[in-house]
This record gives sequence, structure tokens and C-alpha cells, in this order.
Amino acid sequence: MNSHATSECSEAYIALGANLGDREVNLMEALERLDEVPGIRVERVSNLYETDPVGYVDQPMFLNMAAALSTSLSPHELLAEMQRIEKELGRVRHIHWGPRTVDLDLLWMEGRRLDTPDLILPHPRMQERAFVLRPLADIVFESEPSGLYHVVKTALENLEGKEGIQLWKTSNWRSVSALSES
Ligand SMILES: Nc1ncnc2c1ncn2[C@@H]1O[C@H](COP(=O)(O)OP(=O)(O)OP(=O)(O)O)[C@@H](O)[C@H]1O
Ligand SMILES: Nc1nc2c(c(=O)[nH]1)N=C(CO)CN2
Repeated sequence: MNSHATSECSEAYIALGANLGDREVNLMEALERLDEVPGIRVERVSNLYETDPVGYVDQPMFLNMAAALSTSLSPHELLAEMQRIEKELGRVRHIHWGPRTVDLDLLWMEGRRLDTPDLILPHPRMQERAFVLRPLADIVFESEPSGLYHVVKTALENLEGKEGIQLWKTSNWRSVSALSES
């Protein structure tokens, strides 16, 4: 049972992608490991989408999804946990934008703007990526206070390249911590 720090909780949105190995297992394992971190709770996850690779196209199809977290960690601390989990799941960086067992990107943290060498918020390419926006649209609601709903809605409307994305599996995630409390 994970005692989740509740003081000063922020809502953070992440994008997950995988195109090596058992892609769905890799993504679910990454979510479980995030949820186990003290100070991180996975609150909602999107459906799973199979998507054509963008940028470096000579690689396998991706599975992409998004998740909403509540966290008491700072943006940099959260990123460090995400990168630790990427490494644990065997991410090996050969080609930039190349194939990977799992890729975790921090997209948005209550609208905070950060521009540091190892972390830029909001993620600088999220608004041009249908493979990020489409899953995000499953878990961001008009009531979201930081304005992310309109950012996603507008970006999706203005995006030409929405093709290359198909629903692969509807999500049935409940936060593990909620399960362990029930
Ligand atoms: N918002 C962010 N989320 C994740 N990584 C970030 C972010 N902003 C900057 N970075 C930095 O980007 C570096 C490269 O990350 P990575 O190799 O995963 O890029 P990528 O996922 O392949 O490409 P992209 O960043 O376009 O999605 C990381 O070492 C990290 O320090
Ligand atoms: N479809 C798809 N294409 C990509 C992805 C991804 O997650 N999905 N990630 C990339 C680098 O972050 C580059 N290209």
C-alpha cells in the first residue's frame, strides 16, 4: 500500500508510447511502476491507439496512450522517475526518434511554463502530434482548470495529419492505489 503524499498535489499529464517488444505490457508496466512511486498516483488513462510512426518512419507501429497523474513531486522529480522507469524497462537510445520499448513524455503540469535544458513545459511538440492529442482528448475535460481542454481541442481541430491513428483497445485502468484501498 503506497502512502501517497497528498500535500501540494499537482495534476500532471503524460504521454506514453512503445513500439518494441510487447508494447501493451510495456505501457501497463510503466503505469504500474509510476503508480508505485511515493507521491505519484495514476488517476486516469486514455484508450490505447495504434499509430503510424512520425518523424523517423522506418520503424514498427507505435501503441500510444496518455495518463493523468496527481503528484506531490516537482516537475524535475517527476521527469526523473519517468526516465528511471524508461531505463528499467530497457529503453536503449540508438536513433533519435527511433524504436523504443517505452517512451514517457511529460506534457503538461497545471499550465506551468518551464524552459530548462532537460525539461520544457508544456511539451514543445505536443500540439503538433495527433498521437499525443487524440489519447489526451480521452482524459481532459472542460472542467479542467488549467485550460488544457481548450489547448487540446483547438490543436486537434487545426491538425491536418489526423490519419494514422486507430483505436486499438479501450482502457480499463483503475488506479492501483484505488484498488488497493477498496
Ligand atoms: N516535457 C518533456 N518530457 C520529457 N522529456 C523532456 C521534456 N522536455 C525536455 N525533455 C528532454 O528531452 C530529452 C530527450 O527525450 P527523448 O529521447 O525521450 O525524446 P523523444 O521522446 O524521443 O522525442 P520527443 O521529445 O520529440 O518526444 C530527455 O533527456 C529530457 O531531458
Ligand atoms: N506514432 C508515433 N510516432 C512517434 C512517437 C510516438 O510515440 N508515436 N514518438 C516519437 C519520439 O518521441 C517519434 N515518433
